[in-house]
Amino acid sequence: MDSKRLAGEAAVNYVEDGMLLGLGTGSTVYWSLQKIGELVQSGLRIRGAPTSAETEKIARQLGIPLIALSEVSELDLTIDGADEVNPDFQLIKGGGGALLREKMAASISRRFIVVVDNSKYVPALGQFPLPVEVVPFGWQITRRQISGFGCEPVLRQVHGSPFVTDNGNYILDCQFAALEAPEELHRQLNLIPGVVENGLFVNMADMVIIGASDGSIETKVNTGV
Ligand SMILES: O=C(CO)[C@H](O)[C@H](O)COP(=O)(O)O
Repeated sequence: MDSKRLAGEAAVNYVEDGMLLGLGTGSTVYWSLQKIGELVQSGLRIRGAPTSAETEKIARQLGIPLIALSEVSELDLTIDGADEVNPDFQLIKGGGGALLREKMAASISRRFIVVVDNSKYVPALGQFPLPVEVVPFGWQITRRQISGFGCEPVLRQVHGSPFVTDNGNYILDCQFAALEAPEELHRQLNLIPGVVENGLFVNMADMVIIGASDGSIETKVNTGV
């Protein structure tokens, strides 16, 4: 049983007719998109705001009606994946490099549902290197300043060249020895000139749906948001 598929499809149970949806990015949300596409073909009327060029392409192929995120002031529901989730509903995101638009979508969503396989539900964040989106100009300065927080930022590369986000920026992947205070780190990182956004999502997720390879699904509801 594909645990990502289980979680991705289960989140679509929360989609209702007429909704404005934030469409996350990645291989788990891929399954949500497939399901939403099927429902649209059967008459569901929704519009989706994609969080990446990749998601936009998939959604178009599936015939999902789209609206640009920039044209939306509020979303009814955003479904998105994550790289790590802890029991306090804090997330690391950005493994696919779409963290800025994903965070913008989540920030204007009345409900934010996170879909993951059970390998990503961890007692403490930080095994996965934290992605930080930075402006290309002077990225070396930004890297040096980030390293002051106790990590060794690595410039994400594809085929020997810097990975460039949909926003024209670079990603620094930051492996922390211990990521103990996500909320404080999130705030401090975003104060560094050159940092556009970081992949810590704090106080944002309303629900986490966790799929497992034995076919089980666990749903955790955040009552503290
Ligand atoms: O944050 C993300 C992209 O920026 C993704 O949601 C995250 O990387 C999880 O991806 P996947 O579902 O493919 O494991």
